[in-house]
Amino acid sequence: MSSARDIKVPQEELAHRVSRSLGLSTSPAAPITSTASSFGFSAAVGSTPASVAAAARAAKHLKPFATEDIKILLLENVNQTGRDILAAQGYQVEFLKTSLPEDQLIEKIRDVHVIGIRSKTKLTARVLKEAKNLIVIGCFCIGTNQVDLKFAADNGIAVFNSPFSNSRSVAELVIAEIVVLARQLGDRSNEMHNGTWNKVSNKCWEVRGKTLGIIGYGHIGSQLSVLAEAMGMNVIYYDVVNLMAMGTARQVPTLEDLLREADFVTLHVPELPETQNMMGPKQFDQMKEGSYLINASRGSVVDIPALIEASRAGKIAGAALDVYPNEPSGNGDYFHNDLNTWANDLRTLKNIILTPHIGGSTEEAQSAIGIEVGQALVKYVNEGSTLGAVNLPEVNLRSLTIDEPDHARVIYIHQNVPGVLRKVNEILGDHNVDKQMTDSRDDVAYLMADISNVDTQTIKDLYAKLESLSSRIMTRILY
Ligand SMILES: NC(=O)c1ccc[n+]([C@@H]2O[C@H](COP(=O)([O-])OP(=O)(O)OC[C@H]3O[C@@H](n4cnc5c(N)ncnc54)[C@H](O)[C@@H]3O)[C@@H](O)[C@H]2O)c1
Ligand SMILES: O=C(O)CC[C@@H](O)C(=O)O
Repeated sequence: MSSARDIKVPQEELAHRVSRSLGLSTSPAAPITSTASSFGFSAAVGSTPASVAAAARAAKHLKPFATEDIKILLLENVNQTGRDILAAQGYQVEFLKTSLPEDQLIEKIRDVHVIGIRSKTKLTARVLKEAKNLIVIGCFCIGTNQVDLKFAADNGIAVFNSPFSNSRSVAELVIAEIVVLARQLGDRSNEMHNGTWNKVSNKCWEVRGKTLGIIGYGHIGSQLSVLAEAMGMNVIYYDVVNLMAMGTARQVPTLEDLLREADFVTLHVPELPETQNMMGPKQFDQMKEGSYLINASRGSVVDIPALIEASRAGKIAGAALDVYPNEPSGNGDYFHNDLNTWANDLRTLKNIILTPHIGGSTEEAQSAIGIEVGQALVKYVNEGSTLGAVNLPEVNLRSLTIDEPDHARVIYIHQNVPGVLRKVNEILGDHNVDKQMTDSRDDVAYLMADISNVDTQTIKDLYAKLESLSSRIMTRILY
């Protein structure tokens, strides 16, 4: 993909690709420990309980050769916990509170090895093409739809996220919204703020005994199911996968079945071609008269002009939206028709809760996400572990130990074509390969091998030979 990954760039580039242990076990600035217990021992060739225990006692922490060479760009106000973890490694961390317009993003991404984003930053193929040094992307959120995952994988760029650290926060927000909508609290509160007393019970309801229809019964949907039943609601759900019901919830066979039965409909599906506008005019038509819609998934899932129409026609009695097809890049930005042509119409509707994509925005969730993704990035940069990666095969080896000073870890990301392993092992063949693991996912394979008795010159030679193979996507050597 990039000249920076070519064989012709030995010196400075090698400093990024070749990493070495600085004996982190003695470094106070290294809070991330790669204890053997966190590794997939079953994957490591020749591991026995005894060797595992020994490794756990004396794990050597790999560390990039010159940590100040590792440049990280964190956008969208990534939590302090994540920033601290990365800064403690000695990486150069640049932190911005907002996302960036594409031209500025392209300018910045050219230089960095790691980028951390949330839901707003679009890492398209166009942007990633410019990311000459990028090895890993951290999505400090659940959704990864904002990243071209295939392009990233095809270019050896790993992507990590935090699959469920904010699920509870979203579920709690939705519970709150169900009550707020049922009691028209948004409107009453606005009226009071405008100085108007309007004490009404007309079309205000208890939620007890009402039916909640959950579309997408994954981490968030199933958590919500439990909370809703605790409030006395009946829960039905629709999912493309056959899933175990929590409590007394019931899976229904079609979306239409759900829409015809539910008093409250809530969406918890990922952004996919199949979920684009999955709530359109036809689906609003199928909803019960006077029912409610909640969307805290992705803005592309609801056809908003159709929602406006359904609301004006009185078909739905209210809605809560947390996500939108186009969202402002930072706090203080306007949300109006320049961004989404229907924004002004949406704002005039009765009983509609509009929130600025805050489903996962709690102290608890953001702090947990910062730690989870921060640690995954460190383990990838320092040790090559892809455990938890969303676009590469998951490969891991137990840590090297302090008794293995002349060892190196070879990471070779390559096209998944026949014959590559033979060639790689010919290159590694003069060395003792202590352990090796390889796995593939679609067109990309990831090989990790720990070899012994190597010095710096040998590592440079190995690096050059691996880079010269036609199957190579990216080579990294850590020691
Ligand atoms: N508002 C926020 O701040 C916020 C926070 C977290 C997550 N999210 C969004 O919520 C989405 C769901 O999160 P999750 O953690 O529950 O995801 P998940 O992957 O655990 O669950 C998603 C579920 O949707 C189902 N699904 C996929 N396509 C479907 C379809 N066409 N019809 C019906 N079901 C379908 C899947 O089978 C799965 O069970 C995320 O993808 C993210 O976009 C938003
Ligand atoms: O914090 C964010 O920007 C995204 C939150 C949410 O949509 C997610 O995908 O986790």
